[in-house]
Amino acid sequence: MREPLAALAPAAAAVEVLSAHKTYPGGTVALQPVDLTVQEGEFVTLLGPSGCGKSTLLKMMAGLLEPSDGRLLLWRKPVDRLHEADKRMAFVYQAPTLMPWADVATNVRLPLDLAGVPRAEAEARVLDALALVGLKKFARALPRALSGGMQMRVSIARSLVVQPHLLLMDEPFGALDEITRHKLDADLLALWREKKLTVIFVTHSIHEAVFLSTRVIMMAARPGRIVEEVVIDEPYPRTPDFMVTPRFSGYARHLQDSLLRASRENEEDME
Ligand SMILES: Nc1ncnc2c1ncn2[C@@H]1O[C@H](COP(=O)(O)OP(=O)(O)OP(=O)(O)O)[C@@H](O)[C@H]1O
Repeated sequence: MREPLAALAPAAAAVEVLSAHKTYPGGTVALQPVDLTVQEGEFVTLLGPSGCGKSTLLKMMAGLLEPSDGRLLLWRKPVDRLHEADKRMAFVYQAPTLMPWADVATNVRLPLDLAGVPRAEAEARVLDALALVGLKKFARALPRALSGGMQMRVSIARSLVVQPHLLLMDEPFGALDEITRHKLDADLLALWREKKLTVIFVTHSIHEAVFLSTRVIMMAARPGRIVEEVVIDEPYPRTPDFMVTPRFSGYARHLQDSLLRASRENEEDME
């Protein structure tokens, strides 16, 4: 018999990466052994130069990619042994990857259709998810009628419809203009707080990382590894005013220096 989720977690660790490493076929060492624990309710961001293994680490946490060795636990259970229904986890990619021929509601309903959720229940959950991202009025629209930011909201609604506890997001707003990105960042923070989610977020933007995160994990490449962890000790709710404070600048400057160091090591290794 399957245990309910609450019974899985006497402690508060949502994700545990235990000496997990990854060498791709062909020999690229994408990640050296990594240890990382993410507690329930954290908003953790992975930051680092291109190729440092951010996506590889995120996909391993999602169970989408097997580590070459080491272990990945979600709520204290090996990720590959969690039943789909108990995973309560959703992965959001940079591209919204919507079905162009299907309307917004049908796109958002897809994970529920795949899971065999009865139609009436699924439709109610779709409307709830669309309301959370401010798109209830667009349920019958086709993706091509929506802006890039709205399409990304649809993608987020599709991830929320499974009522996840854990959201894994791989540069979700990387392709959007800055104003739209700020708006979606603020909305994501509001969702994270309202739904008490655990979020693990990949970005190339230092400002986005500081604005959103409880903790930033800095990585370096060749081989991919964690080089620093920075706690962003700033209360929530965070408003855009935070971005013009000396505290924000201090965190941003620290991470900028750390990123430059990580990138320089990378370039030296390539020479
Ligand atoms: N399927 C694959 N096969 C072989 N090598 C891969 C594969 N996927 C990624 N790599 C390599 O593994 C390393 C880490 O890649 P990964 O995509 O995890 O880094 P990243 O930090 O997410 O990069 P970016 O910021 O550019 O998206 C890189 O050297 C990459 O070329």
